[in-house]
Amino acid sequence: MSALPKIRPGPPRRIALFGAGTVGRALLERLAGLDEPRLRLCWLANSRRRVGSPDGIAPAEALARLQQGEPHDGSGWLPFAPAPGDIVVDATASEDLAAWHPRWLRQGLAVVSANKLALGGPLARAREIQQRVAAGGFYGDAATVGAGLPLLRCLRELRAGGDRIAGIAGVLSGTLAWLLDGYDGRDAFSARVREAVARGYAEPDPRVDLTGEDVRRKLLILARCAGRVLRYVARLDERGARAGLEALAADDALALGRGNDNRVAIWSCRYRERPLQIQGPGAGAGVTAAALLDDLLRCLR
Ligand SMILES: NC(=O)C1=CN([C@@H]2O[C@H](COP(=O)(O)OP(=O)(O)OC[C@H]3O[C@@H](n4cnc5c(N)ncnc54)[C@H](O)[C@@H]3O)[C@@H](O)[C@H]2O)C=CC1
Ligand SMILES: N[C@@H](CC=O)C(=O)O
Repeated sequence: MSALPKIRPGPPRRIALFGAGTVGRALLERLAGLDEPRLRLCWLANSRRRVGSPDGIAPAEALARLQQGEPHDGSGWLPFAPAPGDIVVDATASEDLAAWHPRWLRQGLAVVSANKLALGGPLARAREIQQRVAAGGFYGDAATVGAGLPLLRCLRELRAGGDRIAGIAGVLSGTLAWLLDGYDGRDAFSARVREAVARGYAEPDPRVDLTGEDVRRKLLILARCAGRVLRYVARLDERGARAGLEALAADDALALGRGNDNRVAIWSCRYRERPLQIQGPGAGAGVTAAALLDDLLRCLR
């Protein structure tokens, strides 16, 4: 999220890496080939085991060391007192760890994430991350959309230059792109899905790709980065009726509701310029039962 700091001489920065699957392993390989003494891997965990050493773990030996590691409870707790400069890398798809991202930032740690659930999950969490970054924290999110393509960076630079993002369209799933590219129906689609998993394109649970959930998360991250909010909007006008996700400007009338609010704008001959607007909780037993009672009482009139 922050612009990358200029690489400058300094003491080693301790790295805690969560996740040793497709992405985590590839990162370890890159670290092993990097010869960069300022990045010192000190902690590695997968969902079952963890291993740590304040003196550092050679990335090339890290997976073997992990096999001998102690049991890991899946949490984002770190065995050392966090110090400024320490970096946590989340290469998992764990919701539990995503919930740790604001906490790590609060502790003064830098966070680098491939996990989309922190910025692409609950709004309060994404907002806290954005606020921590605005206050000087470091949050690397380049891997969350486009696997490192310069998408989020490009949006931020456009906005920093005063531009206003009016729309974004994209093919955002590598898995779906690969599954559909050239598929002629001769092979079982399930075999193709298995191959996408084997190639390391798919999410840990490939249903997240197949249902479009992964794309939804990415769209949410992009929308938040573009200063827009996603709403599922129903529209009825002379062109017909339609309903679907829309990325609205944050000050759009339909974007202003909170929680489970419904928010409806009505244009009419009378309300031509500015629509009549009605807003309030649009679901829940209390309001619904009250509406039923209203109608019952109306029957008595
Ligand atoms: N595969 C890809 O091309 C890309 C993946 N990503 C993201 O990277 C993340 C990882 O993806 P993959 O490596 O493909 O998944 P994977 O399933 O191969 O690896 C996930 C790793 O996380 C570990 N893990 C799960 N919960 C954990 C916890 N609570 N604590 C510690 N470790 C835990 C698992 O044991 C495993 O080692 C996902 O969030 C994915 O969306 C992002 C961009 C591209
Ligand atoms: N499963 C994802 C991986 C990158 O985010 C995809 O297929 O795009």
